[in-house]
This record gives sequence, C-alpha cells and structure tokens, in this order.
Amino acid sequence: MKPFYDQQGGAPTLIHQDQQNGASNGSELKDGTFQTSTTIGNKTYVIGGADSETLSIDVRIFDKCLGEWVNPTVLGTKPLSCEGHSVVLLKDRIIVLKKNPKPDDHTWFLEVDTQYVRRQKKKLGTEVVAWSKGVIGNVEKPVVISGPSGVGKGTLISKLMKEFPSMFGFSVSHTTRAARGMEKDGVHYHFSEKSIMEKEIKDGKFLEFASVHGNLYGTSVEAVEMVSDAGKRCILDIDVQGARSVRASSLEAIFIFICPPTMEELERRLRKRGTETEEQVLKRLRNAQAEIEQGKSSGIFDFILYNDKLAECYDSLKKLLGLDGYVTPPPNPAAREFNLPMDYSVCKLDDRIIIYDNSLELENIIMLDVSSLEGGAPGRTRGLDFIRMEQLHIQ
Ligand SMILES: Nc1ncnc2c1ncn2[C@@H]1O[C@H](COP(=O)(O)OP(=O)(O)OP(=O)(O)O)[C@@H](O)[C@H]1O
Ligand SMILES: Nc1nc2c(ncn2[C@@H]2O[C@H](COP(=O)(O)O)[C@@H](O)[C@H]2O)c(=O)[nH]1
Repeated sequence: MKPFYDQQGGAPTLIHQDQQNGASNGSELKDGTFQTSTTIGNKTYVIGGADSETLSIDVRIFDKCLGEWVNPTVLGTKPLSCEGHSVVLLKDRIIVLKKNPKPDDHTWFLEVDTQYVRRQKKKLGTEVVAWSKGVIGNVEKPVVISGPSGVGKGTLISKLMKEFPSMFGFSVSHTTRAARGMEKDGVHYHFSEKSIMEKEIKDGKFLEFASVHGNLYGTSVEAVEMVSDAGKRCILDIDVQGARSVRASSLEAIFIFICPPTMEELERRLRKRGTETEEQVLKRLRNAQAEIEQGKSSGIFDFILYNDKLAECYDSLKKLLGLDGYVTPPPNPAAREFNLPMDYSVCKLDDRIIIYDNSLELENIIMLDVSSLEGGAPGRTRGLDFIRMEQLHIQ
C-alpha cells in the first residue's frame, strides 16, 4: 500500500492500493476528479484532475526530500482529461492509458527522465515533464532537405510531392519574413509575428528554429506530426542550423544536402527567380558559402546531391529514397486505430502491458507491446503494438 496524495493540500491521504512497479492505479476523489500516482525515487508523479483552463490532464509532483508539492513545467501537447486512466511505469516515462477513450486517443506518455526532458530541465532550471501521444505502428522516417538558398530544394520537393501525393507531406514552417507574391499563409509558410513566434518557441512548440538570412524560421512539432498522423512521410525544407537541431532531437530522419554545381550557377538561379531584393540576394549568396562548407563537412547529412541537371538530380533523390520503380501501397489510417474496453485493469510483464477486464476471458485480454517504441517528446511516440490475446491463442 502506498500513500496517495491529496491534490488540494499538503497532507498525503492514503486512499488507494493496487500498487505495481511504483505505479498506483487510480482513485476517484471526493470532487469527482480522478488521479493516479507513480513513485520514482523521491518523487511521486500525481497525474489526474483537469487543468481548469485547458481541460487537460494535470500533473503535479510531490518531492519527498523537500516535503512539498512542485508544479513542473509541462511540455508537449497535453491529453484532454477523461473519465479515468491507468498508469504503468517504464524506465524513463509513464504510460497513461485513458479509460473510455476515442480509438486514436487512448495511449499517452508522460516523459519524466528521457534525454529530451533532462535537456529541458537543464535549460529551464525547473522540474520538467513532457507529454507525448502514443501512435500505433510506424511511418517512414521524415526527410530533411537542406542547401543554400536558390539551389533548388523547393523545386525538387514540389516534383516529389506531385509525383507521390499520397506518400509525402510537407512540413509547413513558421517564418517572420514577409510573404512573396504567390505564397499562401498555411500552405507555403505560417507567416508569423516575431513576438508570437518567440513566445511559442519558449513554450516548447518548436522542434527547431533558426535565424536565417535575417529572419526567424522554425518547424513546429505540430507541423511534422500533422503529416505523420495522415500516414504520410514528412519532408522538411530547412537550413543547416535547423538540420543540426533536428539531428540532435528525438526525430529520426534522413538528412540530404543539396549543392549547386557552381557558385555562379547558384547566383544565376537566385537572380532569375526574382523574389529577393539585390541586398537580400547578396546576403543569401554570402551565407551560401558557409552553408555549403558545413553541409559537406559537419557530419549532419547522410547524403549530398548536386543539383546540376534537374532531371538527373531528381532521379538520384528518388533512388536514395527507394522510389525508383517501387510502387508503395497507399497508407491505411484505420490500421493505426484500436479500441480499448470501457473499463479495465493493467499489469506489466517485461516490455508488455496486459490490459484485462473483470471477466478475465481471453477474448477481452489485450497485450500492448512497447518493446519497439520510437520518437517521443516533443513529438509522438510511435511503435505501439496492440495484440488481442485471442489472436495469439489461435495462431
Ligand atoms: N537544376 C536546375 N537547373 C536550373 N534551374 C533550377 C534547377 N533547380 C532549380 N532551378 C531554379 O532555381 C530557382 C531556385 O529554386 P528553388 O526556389 O527551388 O530554390 P530553393 O533551394 O528552394 O531556395 P530557397 O532556399 O530560397 O527557398 C528556381 O527558379 C528554380 O526554377
Ligand atoms: N531552420 C529552418 N530553416 C528554414 C525553415 N523553413 C525554411 N527554412 C530555410 O530558410 C531558407 C530561406 O527560405 P526562403 O523561403 O525565405 O527562401 C532556406 O534555406 C530554407 O531551407 C525552418 O522551419 N527552419
């Protein structure tokens, strides 16, 4: 039996049992809210109730050494509060399985000691936890494309998206630069005010950001996740600084650097495009030299392609993405949904979580395999595998 902590006051109230692996699986409190507690070392993570502003599940920490409650900085998209949930402790994160959930909203992870959380704790100097939504299965790794301005990244990406519309989706970046004539907000970029974008960066909404040619550019977590949630492979068109940040993040991607055949040709393309003032063209060309050096030597990039003849470069790009002659079946979003029963208990066996209801009948027992998780905060946690025990029995 473990103490269960009263949300309101300082005194811990003993109200629940069902202790497994440091996690106590929940109780309804007097005010109708529901909470669970998970103890890791000296800290007890109390998950439950609803944040009155966002209606999301609340997180508080009781620090036994300090003998007091700590309100952590909570990063990531928060799950909406629900009728109840179960928790299971993994090494550095807590799985939160919602009760009576929607088919695509049952599994969440509260990261408490992952690399991302540790980095954020150091940066912010506060207690930090981060939410990450669990997703069944995996999508192919995102593709990061970098290269100097005018080299032809956008042209190559457009060709790819046109030829394989159901396979690729574009990560729409935020930028503080002004829109060009034909550019549409929300399609080419999310054109943002600097102060708003800076606030969102501070709130942890960006996977990466950088000051490029005098403006702020950034990839929001949401931009990448929207593409992945649609079952498509995400393409990011970002500069070398951004690629470096993504390389250091939990997003596993393929990194491709596009080089111009010569600096003269790069200048010719930039001028011919006619979208920049003379001053901006000169600035972009000055930056190009350093970007090419870093692109070739930094070790960030898995592949370097020269965009001399467009058709040849495009063919090479398709080849390295495994698309030469290969017909990929369209994604099936339904395969990434699963229904949990209305009410259930959980227990953990190694890398498997057993989900069962009171009947204990085989047909109502589900196994969640978490041995192949990928990604995580600040994005989704992929690789969930739900298996009905009934299916295993038949095989
Ligand atoms: N292989 C090529 N040969 C000749 N022109 C090209 C080639 N590839 C692209 N272009 C042209 O070069 C110009 C710049 O291309 P694009 O806008 O795709 O560059 P970019 O790398 O996306 O630039 P930015 O980083 O500024 O967005 C465009 O006018 C495009 O039509
Ligand atoms: N680090 C990031 N760089 C980005 C992002 N979106 C675009 N870019 C890069 O900026 C330059 C200039 O783009 P332009 O549209 O103004 O010509 C180019 O190198 C892009 O790759 C981003 O989200 N993050």
